[in-house]
Amino acid sequence: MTPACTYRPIMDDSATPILEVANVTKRFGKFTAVNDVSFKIADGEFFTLVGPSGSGKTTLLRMLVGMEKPTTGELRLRGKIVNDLAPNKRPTCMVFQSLALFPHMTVGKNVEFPLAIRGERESERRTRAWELLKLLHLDPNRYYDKNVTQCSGGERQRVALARALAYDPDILFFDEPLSALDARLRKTLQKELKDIQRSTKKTFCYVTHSLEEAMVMSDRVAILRAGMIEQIGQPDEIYASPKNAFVAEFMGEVNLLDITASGGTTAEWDTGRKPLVLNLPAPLDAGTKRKLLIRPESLRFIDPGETAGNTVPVRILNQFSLGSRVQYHVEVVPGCTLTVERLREERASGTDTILGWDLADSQILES
Ligand SMILES: Nc1ncnc2c1ncn2[C@@H]1O[C@H](COP(=O)(O)OP(=O)(O)OP(=O)(O)O)[C@@H](O)[C@H]1O
Repeated sequence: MTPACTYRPIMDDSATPILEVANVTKRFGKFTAVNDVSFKIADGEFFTLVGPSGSGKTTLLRMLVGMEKPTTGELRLRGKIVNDLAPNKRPTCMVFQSLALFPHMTVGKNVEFPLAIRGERESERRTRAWELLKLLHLDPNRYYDKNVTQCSGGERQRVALARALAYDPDILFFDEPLSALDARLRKTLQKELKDIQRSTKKTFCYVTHSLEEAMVMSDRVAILRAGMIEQIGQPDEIYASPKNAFVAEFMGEVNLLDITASGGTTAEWDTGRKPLVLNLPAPLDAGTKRKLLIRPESLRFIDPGETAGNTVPVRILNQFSLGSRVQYHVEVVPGCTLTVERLREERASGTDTILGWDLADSQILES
């Protein structure tokens, strides 16, 4: 496998973007699918658009590749406005979930197709197709003459990527290319895709509804909600400092507590039964309603004599093995549960216990 290189191009204000999206809006009749979206992608960056179903990812991607025109706003490729440029006139290429391979052709001929269109000689086409198949971990001796219809879903996905790379585009766009594959293959291909992006230094713009997938591969991630960007940044930044409860919840299993500030650094936690008084990591005006984010791994079982920023008595309802870690579902009051994750050696003892967390491990978020 090609070793991942450490070069990580990240867009900053001083860099010239390969692609710039400036105040782009797309309306279908009265409905606004993409609403005044702006961002820049750096040359060689792995950039991912992520969001729930209907958030506008595909519409945005279709505009980036030229299949839709923005209602307002500008799309600039290397500084040139391309709003009205047809897809086949753009130096970009799209890899679809539905693959769009030619079923009557062999793997080799599918990969060579873009080279044949460009009029390259047969021997050169073959050499390049062999190189690309090797890059995609498809042994050319086995796959070059195989018909694509005889390939598995994962193999076809690799062929589609090899063919897209054969176009040698400036930017490769991906619309949920791995969503039809089983979880294990998806994880393998995610890592391979990242390695390929690093070794080819191509700009990848990827669309997925899975933030986990986005986090694994991307240099930067833009999170969409209802046609607007909620947050944009490096995966670590987003994980450490989600802008609001939507982003935090979208990242997977987190605990989000409904709180009402009492003034200063205390608040009441609305558990649905009796409110519990909590200490906050920062002061809030009395009466302010917020969410308090605590990650499952930041919660711990408190031994007698041990202290923490907050402690609450809980009852353990269930526990699940996650391999080296154990996940607990604990009840604070009936109907109010929290998720806790601890290392196997830090297992809870007994059913009724005390749970706690340090104030620095909690964050106050807007809803
Ligand atoms: N051609 C169209 N005409 C009218 N409405 C459309 C059209 N295309 C998309 N929409 C609407 O725009 C919104 C965004 O759709 P889009 O396909 O971009 O979302 P998405 O985030 O890609 O969703 P998914 O993950 O389900 O594919 C949806 O409410 C959709 O119904």
